[in-house]
Amino acid sequence: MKIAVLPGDGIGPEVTREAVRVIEALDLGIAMEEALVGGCAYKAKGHPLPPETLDLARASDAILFGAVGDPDCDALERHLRPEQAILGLRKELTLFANLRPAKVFAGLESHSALRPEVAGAIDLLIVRELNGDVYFGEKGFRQTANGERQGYDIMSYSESEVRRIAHVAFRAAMGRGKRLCSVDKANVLETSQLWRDVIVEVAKDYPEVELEHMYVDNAAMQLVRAPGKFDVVVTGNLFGDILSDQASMCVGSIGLLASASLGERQTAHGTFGLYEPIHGSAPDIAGQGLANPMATILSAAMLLRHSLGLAQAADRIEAAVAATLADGVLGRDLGGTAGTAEIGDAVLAKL
Ligand SMILES: NC(=O)c1ccc[n+]([C@@H]2O[C@H](COP(=O)([O-])OP(=O)(O)OC[C@H]3O[C@@H](n4cnc5c(N)ncnc54)[C@H](O)[C@@H]3O)[C@@H](O)[C@H]2O)c1
Ligand SMILES: CC(C)[C@H](C(=O)O)[C@@H](O)C(=O)O
Ligand SMILES: [Mg+2]
Repeated sequence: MKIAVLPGDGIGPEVTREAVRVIEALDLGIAMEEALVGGCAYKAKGHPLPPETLDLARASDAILFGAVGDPDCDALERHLRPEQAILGLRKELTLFANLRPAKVFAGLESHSALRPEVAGAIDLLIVRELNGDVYFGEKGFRQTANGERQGYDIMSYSESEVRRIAHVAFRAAMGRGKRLCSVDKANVLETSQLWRDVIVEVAKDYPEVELEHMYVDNAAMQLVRAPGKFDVVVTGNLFGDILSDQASMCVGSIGLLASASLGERQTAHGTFGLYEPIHGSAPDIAGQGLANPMATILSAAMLLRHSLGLAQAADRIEAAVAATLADGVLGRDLGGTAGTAEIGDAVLAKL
């Protein structure tokens, strides 16, 4: 069993270090190999996703990813920017299904941005499509007839792209509360109308799942009004990106939300996938030991469960995280004082 470890930029290496320590402590006989990705890879090798990094990812059973993004690189041509590394990995490896669970931890209800009784009911899963949408359409700059500069990004989804993520979402709903909310903007966008039509077609294969459609603006509102009403949410790449950051604050902090990005490739141990916190490289706190590593530690647990068939080890990590939080070991993002390594130490002690 081999994991490619791609720490990336900013707080990426800080939070990844803690997740690696947790995996090592479980002594599962997993080999881990690190490679450069993002702005640091651009600076060292001239490209945010060097071929050797992609080769290592392909040759591994799973990828543990920190975060990419570096303000120094924001003026580079788009194809050289750090963010292209994560987009490239998702696309090149056909990791089209991004699972972003959001659940309130016992004892943390009062740390949510919502009222405790509202937050306490949150237990949802966002299934975000990851290989299509406006992210990967034709884009560029052009000049209009009157000589103005214009930026454009084409939004599109093909039926096969919607169908495959729909099946992932319906299967996930079958394994949970059997309720699925498909989020779109079909009142305005043709891309969303096709999305909705295909979701309705796929629903016929899952008669036990109660399906609801919701416009994304309403979904953003309902996520704050009554987040406990959601079970599984399926949506496109852009809406899923935005709603998952919002869901993180309903839970309490962006430093708590993990994710798995999966495709269809099976290895000898499970489903090949990439695992990362939903947050970014947080340049504002990088290098200070202030980042909350829980999202990355929880991503490591998802990795063990989905890609390596090690469900018991994953349960142990999740229980240790829950116990650590219940003890009140909280980072600054949650109003506490614990630093990155201190939080990692506390999780190790609870394993
Ligand atoms: N998958 C990824 O690698 C990924 C995801 C999101 C953003 N980014 C990139 O990261 C860079 C910064 O983006 P941003 O500031 O919009 O988003 P961000 O998620 O990096 O940070 C947003 C805010 O949340 C805080 N934060 C994030 N993670 C935290 C953690 N673990 N513990 C405590 N606080 C945390 C940050 O300090 C910041 O105030 C950009 O270059 C962006 O493109 C990368
Ligand atoms: C960095 C960026 C490309 C990425 C995305 O938009 O998918 C990030 O925001 C995320 O949520 O993983
Ligand atoms: Mg995001």
